Amino acid sequence: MVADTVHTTPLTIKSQAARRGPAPLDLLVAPGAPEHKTQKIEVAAALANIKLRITAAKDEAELTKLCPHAATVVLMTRNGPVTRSDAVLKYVSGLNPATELCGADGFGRGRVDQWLEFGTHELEVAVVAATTHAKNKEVVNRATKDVQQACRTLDAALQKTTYLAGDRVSAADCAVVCVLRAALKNQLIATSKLGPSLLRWYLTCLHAPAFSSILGADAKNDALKALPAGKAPTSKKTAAAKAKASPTAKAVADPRTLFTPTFARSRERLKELLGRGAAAVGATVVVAGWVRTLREAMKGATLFVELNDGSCLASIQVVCGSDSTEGFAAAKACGGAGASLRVEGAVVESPGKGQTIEILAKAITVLGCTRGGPGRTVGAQTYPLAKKYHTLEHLRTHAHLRPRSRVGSAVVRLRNALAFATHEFFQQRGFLYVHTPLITAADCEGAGEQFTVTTLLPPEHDKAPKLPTVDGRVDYSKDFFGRQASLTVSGQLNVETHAVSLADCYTFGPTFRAENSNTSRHLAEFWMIEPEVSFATLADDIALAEDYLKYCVAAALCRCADDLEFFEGSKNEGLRDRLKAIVETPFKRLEYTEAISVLQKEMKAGRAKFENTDVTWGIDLDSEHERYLTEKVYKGPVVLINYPKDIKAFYMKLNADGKTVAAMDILVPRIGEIIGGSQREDSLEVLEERAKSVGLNPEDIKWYGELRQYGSVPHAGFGLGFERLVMLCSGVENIRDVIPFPRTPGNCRF
Ligand SMILES: NC(=O)C[C@H](N)C(=O)O
Repeated sequence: MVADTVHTTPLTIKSQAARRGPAPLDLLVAPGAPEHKTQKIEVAAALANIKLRITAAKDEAELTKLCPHAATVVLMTRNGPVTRSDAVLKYVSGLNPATELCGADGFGRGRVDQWLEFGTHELEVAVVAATTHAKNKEVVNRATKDVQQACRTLDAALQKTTYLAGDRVSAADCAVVCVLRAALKNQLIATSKLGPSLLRWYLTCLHAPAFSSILGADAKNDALKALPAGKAPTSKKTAAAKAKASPTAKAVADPRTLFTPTFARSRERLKELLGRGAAAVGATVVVAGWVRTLREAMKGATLFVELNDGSCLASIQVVCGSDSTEGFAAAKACGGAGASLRVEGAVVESPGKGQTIEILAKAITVLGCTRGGPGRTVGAQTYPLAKKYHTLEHLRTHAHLRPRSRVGSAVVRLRNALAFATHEFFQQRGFLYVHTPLITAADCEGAGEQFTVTTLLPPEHDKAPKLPTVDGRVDYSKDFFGRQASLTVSGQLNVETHAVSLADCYTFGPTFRAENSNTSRHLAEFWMIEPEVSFATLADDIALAEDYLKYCVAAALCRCADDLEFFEGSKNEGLRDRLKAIVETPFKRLEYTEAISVLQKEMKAGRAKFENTDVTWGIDLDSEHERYLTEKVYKGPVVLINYPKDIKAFYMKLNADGKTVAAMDILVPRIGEIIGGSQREDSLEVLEERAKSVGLNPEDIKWYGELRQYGSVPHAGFGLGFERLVMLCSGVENIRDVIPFPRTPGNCRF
C-alpha cells in the first residue's frame, strides 16, 4: 500500500526522512507497450510533482493478474490498480489539483477530455497501426494520411490557444505531445510539415523540463531543426519579423511553460488541501500554520486544534490522540491560540458540521509556543487574539498581529486579488506600468497638502532646530535637494510624460496627503492607480474607468468568494448582490449642472436633508451630496461630468463653454467618490493661462507645458484610491481596516 500524496521538493534543508518524500507510485508496464503510453504518464507525473516507480512486467499475465482488463500499463494506487493509459494519465494528473492538469472547471475538464480522445482516435490508432503493421504498405499509407489530417486539425486549433485546452498545460498536452513524437519518429509525418502553430506548441511543450527530460533532447533538437533558419515559429511571417528574427529567438520559451505553477513546499497549503475536499480522504499530508483554538477532550487524552495558515479563510481541524500522535505532550503544552505547529497526518472525513475533512495527526511538531503567561511562561493568557471575536478597533491596535484574524487576513487576500486584477486588466490591454517618483519638487497637482521631505532637521531630534532662513522663511536651497521637496500626492503629472510618448500607461503606488482629516475615508498614506491614455477623450476615459472598476469587482467576487461571504456575514447583508449589480449595470452619466438641480429639487421636496445646505452651481459637492445621488437617487454608480473649472485642477481641459472642465468623478454607494479623472488640457496657451490663474509658478511647470509644446495630443486619465476599492468590495467601513498599517493624523505606530 502506498499513500497517494503530492510529492513536494522543499527548497530548504530537510531531515533525511523528509528528503525522501512520500513513497512513489508503482507503474507496471507490459512488455512491448508503445513507449508513448508510459511517457505521457511520466510527463504528467513530473508536472504534478508525483514520484513514479516504473517496472517492466515479465509478461502480460503479470498485469492481468492484477486487473483482468489490464492493457499495457497498471498503476498501483492506495485503493487498488488503475489501468488503461489515459485513465492512469488522468489519475496521476488529478493527484495535484493545483496544477489543473485535468482542467480548472467543468468546461476546462471537457476541453481536456475532448483533446485526449482526439489524440487517441485520430493519432494514436494510426501510429499503433503503422508500427504494428510496418510491412503492410496499405496500412502505413492510410495511417500516414490520418496522421497528416490530424496534424492539420491540431495546427488550426492551436492558432487560437497556447495549449490544447487553453492557456495552461494539461493532461491532453502530455498525451498528444508523446504520441506526436512517436508519429515523427516513425516518419508518418515530417517535423517540417507540422504547420507553424502545431510546431510552436510542440516546441513550447518541449522547452519545459517535464517534457524534455522524458522525451529526450533529440525530440527538441529535431523540432528546432524544422524551424526555418533564423526564424521564430510564427504563423504570420511578416517582412519585419523576418528581418528582425535572431537565431536565438527560436529557443526562447514562454516562462509559464518552464515549471509547474506550484511552488515546491514541504507542506500542503490549506487552500489546496481543503479544495481537494472529500477526494483527499485517505491521503497522508503535512500542513503547518497557527493555532486558532485548542480544545481538550476525553479528560485531556484528545486535542482538537483549529489550524489556519492564511492561505484561505477556513481552518482545518486537527485531531490528536495521546497514544496515536507523536509529539502529543508538546502539542498539549504549546500554549493554545497563537502557537505555530507542523502536523503530519491522515486526512479523514469529518463528522463535524461545516467541514468535510479533518486530519488525524500522526506527528506534531510545535514550531513556536504561545508565551503569554506570567513571566512569559507558556500560555495564551495575554495573546491579544486569543478570543474568537474582536472589534475592528481592538484589531487596529494590534496591527502587527491583525493578519492572524479572520477579517485581517481576508482583507489582505482581497487587496492581493485587487492589485493582481489591476495589473492584469491594464497589462491585458497593452498598458505599460510606469514607476513614478515618490519624492517630488512642486505641488502643481493641487490635490492636497503635502509632506515636506527634508534633511534640515538636526539628527538629534530633541535639539532645537536652527533652520537656515532667508527673508524670515526657511531657506530650502540649503536642503538635500536644493529646493523644497515633498512626498507625492499623485503620480499623474509624471505618468503623463510617459503617456505622451508611449500612449497607454499606468502607475500604481503609494501617495501621501498631509491633510488633517480624521475621517473613516481618509489616510495620510494610501495607494493609487492612475492610468493615463493618449489619443483619448473624456468619454474614452470614463469607458476605461467603468470597465476597470467592473473588472476589479468581478475579480473580487470570483476569486475571493469565501472572503466575501465572510464579509457579508459580518453585518454586511447584501454585499455580494450590490457588487454584482455594479458589474452588471451600466454606470449612469450625469452632468454636474444637472446633479445640482436634482439635489436642489430633492431638498425642496423635503426628501434630502443635508448638513451643508448650500447646494448651488459652483460648489464642490460634499460626501453627503455625492452619496445621496448614488445611494438614494440613482441607486448605483454615477459618473458626474463637466465640473465648474474653479473647483478643479488647472490641468483639466477647458470645455467650449469656458465655464466647465472635462472632468469626471465616479461615485459609488456607501463610499462616495472612488475615481476622479479628466481629459487633460492639451493647448499650451490655455494651460499656461489656467496655471497662472491659480497662482502657479510658470517655472515649476515648464516641463509639463513642454509636453504640449512638442506634439501635443488629446489625452486623459484618472485616479482610483485603492483602499476605497477595497472598502467597496469588502463592505468594511473604516479605511484604517483595509490597509495593513494605516497612517492617519496622530498615528504612525508599527
Ligand atoms: N490621475 C488622476 O487623474 C488623479 C488626480 N491627479 C487626483 O489626484 O485626484
